[in-house]
Amino acid sequence: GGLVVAPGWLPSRLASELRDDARALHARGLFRTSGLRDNTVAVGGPQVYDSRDRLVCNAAPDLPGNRAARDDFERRIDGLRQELCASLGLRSLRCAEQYYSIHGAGSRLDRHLDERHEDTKGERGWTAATRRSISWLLYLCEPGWGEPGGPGAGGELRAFCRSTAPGARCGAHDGDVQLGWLEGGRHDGAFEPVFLDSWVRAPDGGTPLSVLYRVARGEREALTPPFSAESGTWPLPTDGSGYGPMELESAFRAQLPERLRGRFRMTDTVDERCAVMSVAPLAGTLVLFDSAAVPHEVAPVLAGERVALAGWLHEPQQPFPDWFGA
Ligand SMILES: O=C(O)CCC(=O)C(=O)O
Ligand SMILES: [Fe+2]
Repeated sequence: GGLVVAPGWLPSRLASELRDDARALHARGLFRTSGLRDNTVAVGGPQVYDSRDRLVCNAAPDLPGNRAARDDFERRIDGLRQELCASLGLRSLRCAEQYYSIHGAGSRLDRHLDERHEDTKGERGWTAATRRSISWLLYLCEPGWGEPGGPGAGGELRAFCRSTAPGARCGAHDGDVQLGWLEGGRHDGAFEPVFLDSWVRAPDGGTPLSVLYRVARGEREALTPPFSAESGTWPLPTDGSGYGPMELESAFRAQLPERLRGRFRMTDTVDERCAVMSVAPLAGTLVLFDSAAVPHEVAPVLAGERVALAGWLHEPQQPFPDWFGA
């Protein structure tokens, strides 16, 4: 549930080449206004952006500009991907989306999660081949950012981190994406990840059921009986989509035994038990976190132009079980 922050991860020469590249692409009109990406919100209305939003440019391989600098960076992020594959035992992490962003003075990015459980995404759930697994951010602001008389100020990343029980692994378990947290319990003051398994075979062979569970000593431990949107315990209308995180939180909470309800939070929820980590967007700083477990935002830029390169390592979407649809 935390952040990895590596100041100086990228040599300053390469960071300034990438910053210049982003600015040159912007001067060529290749950026567009963007707020939160579509799949970061459960309920999607038409998205309207204004000057308080950032500008983004997808760093696709055919993007003109300083390809040599981007290739150099690409090799480094791919090296990191390989290390993460090995250390996390995730064989199939892939570098997927990647984009430059420019935040002008006055712009910010509201709090959000980069990835959520498929069953909380409404109609978009279960439709993609891969999902965001690890978010990475590489900051490119000139040295002196945030200092008096410097090139700019503000625009810190603010991440809302929950301390986890020793040995707990957040994000996903057996392909089941984390849905929430359980406070306290086995380890005082810490949170245990709560996962949602949407593929519990119904005894009558009907609609698959779901179970919320935690992992104790490597074994899953069910926190709820099997339920579905058709169960009497599900408090929302059954058409499935269109609910915000808070409605979903109370619906999932209602599945838990009473003694656990007050201790449950959705991953979206931020409260006083989250530690707020603030990271200045200084050139060369790399930040990594689990896409499904860490709500975050960009504080308003107070002066200057905040430049960043960001992206996601994807892992395969959880496959449907063999028996499903057979
Ligand atoms: O620019 C940043 O620091 C954060 C960007 C972000 O959270 C996103 O694109 O999802
Ligand atoms: Fe994000």
